[in-house]
Amino acid sequence: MDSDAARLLDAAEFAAQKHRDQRRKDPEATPFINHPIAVARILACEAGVTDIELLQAALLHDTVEDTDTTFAELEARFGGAVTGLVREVTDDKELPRAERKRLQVELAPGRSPRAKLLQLADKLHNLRDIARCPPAGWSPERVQEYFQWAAQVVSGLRGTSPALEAALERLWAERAAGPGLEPGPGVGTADVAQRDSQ
Ligand SMILES: Nc1nc2c(ncn2[C@@H]2O[C@H](COP(=O)(O)OP(=O)(O)O)[C@@H](OP(=O)(O)OP(=O)(O)O)[C@H]2O)c(=O)[nH]1
Ligand SMILES: [Mn+2]
Repeated sequence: MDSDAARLLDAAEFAAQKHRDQRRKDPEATPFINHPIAVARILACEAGVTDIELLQAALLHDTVEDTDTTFAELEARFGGAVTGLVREVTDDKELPRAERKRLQVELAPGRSPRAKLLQLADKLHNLRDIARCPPAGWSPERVQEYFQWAAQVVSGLRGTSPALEAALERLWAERAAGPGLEPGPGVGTADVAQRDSQ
């Protein structure tokens, strides 16, 4: 593959094909491909990333986890560096959910700098999505759990991107300042879950 633009668009087209039948969990059932595109956009536009391999990996980052794509397939089409990055951010779906979540926290500090950037952008987009409109059926407690778990993962990714880390801090601050969100018994998070913070 020749130019940077060609390599990037090849990854975008591949991801769009692979995710073509998937929707996000939000009530509007947004096309799933919006998420990898948004993660790549965050890296390019908010973190100033120009590294095409990393932007390709962002576009491809959920293909193995969430579709029939194999690492061998990625390797053949996009090469070892891009595949290695996707591998670093791919959860083992054979493991129980709680174990996958625990491993993300445990493994975050040891990730490569590029994988850390990708994970920061992934968490930032998912948290923005949840703050804007949580997945259908998620209770306020589940939303809160996701925010708390993401904070633990992000604490292992620090020192990677001042811009993305500041954006995450802003999200947590907005959430803490939201209506009815001060910690305390019986305080719900429904207000902020519905709030459009973007
Ligand atoms: N916020 C949000 N997330 C959605 C939506 N639709 C799908 N997702 C995906 O769901 C995952 C978070 O949901 P969980 O229930 O915590 O995780 P699980 O699917 O892996 O069990 C994220 O996976 P991931 O990108 O692999 O990241 P991670 O959370 O596993 O790190 C996210 O991309 C949506 O509408 N809003
Ligand atoms: Mn993702």
